[in-house]
Amino acid sequence: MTEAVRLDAVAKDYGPVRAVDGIDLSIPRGQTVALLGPNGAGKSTTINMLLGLLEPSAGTVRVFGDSPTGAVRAGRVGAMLQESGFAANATVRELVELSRALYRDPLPTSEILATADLTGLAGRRLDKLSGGQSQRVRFAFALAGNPELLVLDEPTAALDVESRQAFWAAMRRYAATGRTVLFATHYLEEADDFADRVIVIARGRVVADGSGTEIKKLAGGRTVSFDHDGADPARLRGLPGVLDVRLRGERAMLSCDDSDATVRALLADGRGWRNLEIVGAGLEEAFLTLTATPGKE
Ligand SMILES: Nc1ncnc2c1ncn2[C@@H]1O[C@H](COP(=O)(O)OP(=O)(O)OP(=O)(O)O)[C@@H](O)[C@H]1O
Repeated sequence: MTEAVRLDAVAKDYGPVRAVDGIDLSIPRGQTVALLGPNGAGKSTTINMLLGLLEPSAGTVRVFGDSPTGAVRAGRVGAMLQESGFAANATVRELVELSRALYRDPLPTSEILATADLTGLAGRRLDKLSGGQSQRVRFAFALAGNPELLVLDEPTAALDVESRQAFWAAMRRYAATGRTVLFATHYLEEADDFADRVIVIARGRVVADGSGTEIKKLAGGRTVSFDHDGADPARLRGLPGVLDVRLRGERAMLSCDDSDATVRALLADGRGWRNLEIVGAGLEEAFLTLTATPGKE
């Protein structure tokens, strides 16, 4: 069976800006995948190429073995892009019915409303909805055609915690039916909670790809830093627990997955390391580690 999504050496330039820089990716059917990355990483650009809204500058994109446009036309793909407006004087039910009319084989209205947790709001006008409820209406719109692949670009960006939970509960119900779901997010916790697989992109490249637990381990490392008089980066990189070394003037910064072992080795080394500091790395630091050129700033 062909996979749901396949990208081969995909790149995208906007004039002089290289937004996507050679992505290879294969997503089997039935997986829920998070595209995790900081602002400007290339997530929206990748998603727009997947949906046939943008042409890649190089490489190929296939969706169920077809071109993105072909797969979208066949009704196999549903998308929820970043904020979009609605005609205010329609109700939730009317909008759902309108979106069903676009497809040959749509889901029943009642099922769409139930999946998006909108049954109790079916008669409500669209301009009387909260941010979270509007977002679930966008989700319902994406579901209407009963798509095999659902693509969501930062679906919970402007939502509070409660609305986020309601949204993800709705998404889970859909994923549980064996569909493939791909969503973009800035949040590691969200990626870990709702995806089977987390693909980290930064500067237009895939820098990590694994389960939420694996990615959290990478992001949960620590940085050990200290002042030195002419340290040898290769030697520091060889210390136990060290993943990466950066030198900034007199300051050495070691990204570590076992900072205890690193510090023990530094102390045993007997040199005058000064102003030793150990801090939790956090996701931003992990992105930097994953994308840094070893030994350089
Ligand atoms: N239409 C455009 N013209 C020029 N540059 C663009 C355009 N769209 C995006 N870019 C640039 O391409 C890069 C990737 O942008 P993209 O929107 O894909 O990132 P993103 O990961 O989705 O970011 P965000 O999380 O902020 O939405 C950024 O450097 C961005 O400034």
